[in-house]
Amino acid sequence: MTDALKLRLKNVIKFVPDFPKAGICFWDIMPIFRDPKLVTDLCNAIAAHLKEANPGGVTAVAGLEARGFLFGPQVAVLLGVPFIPIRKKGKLPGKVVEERYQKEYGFDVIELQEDALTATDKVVIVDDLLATGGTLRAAVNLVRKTGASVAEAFVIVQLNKEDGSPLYSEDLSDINVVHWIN
Ligand SMILES: O=P(O)(O)OC[C@H]1O[C@H](OP(=O)(O)OP(=O)(O)O)[C@H](O)[C@@H]1O
Ligand SMILES: Nc1ncnc2[nH]cnc12
Repeated sequence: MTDALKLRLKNVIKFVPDFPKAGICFWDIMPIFRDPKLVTDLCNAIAAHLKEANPGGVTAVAGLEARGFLFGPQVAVLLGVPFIPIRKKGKLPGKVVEERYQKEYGFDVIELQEDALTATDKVVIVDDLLATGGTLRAAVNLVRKTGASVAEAFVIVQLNKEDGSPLYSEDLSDINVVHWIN
């Protein structure tokens, strides 16, 4: 990740106070996806990082609905590995594993198709943003329920407190969490 790319990303992210409810400052990353060159450069940089940081190789990219779906598939294609969707409850057919979790602004349940991963898989989980860590914690638990291992959790943005420490309160010490912007 170059400083120039970081700056280009930061320049287009919008901050929306009191959305979706009072007291939350919402980081709107959608404008990134209005700029095809920026998306290309971002996906190439993520794929290059994942290759370098995981020399043993990753065998799958698991992306979180909805915003992990915006760049996860491109990264998986660049790595030449499958993209595995992790979706909100009730959206995936067939046998699924599920996890309930708390988010910055409510509860949710996420699911993964049971036959999507096996015990030999080394998975990178991707999402746009890490806030309380509830979603990421649940996603890691979900991937591990299939027997697969988590090589890395990659998020574009990590929310920090005013003192610069991470906002997340979940214990993520068993995961290699990588973020590029805070
Ligand atoms: O660290 P946490 O507190 O768990 O929050 C982070 C999650 O919240 C957002 O998704 P959201 O659940 O709002 O769903 P969306 O992507 O469908 O909008 C974001 O894209 C992360 O997945
Ligand atoms: N503050 C925030 N901005 C954008 N997405 C989020 N997901 C959870 N918290 C968020």
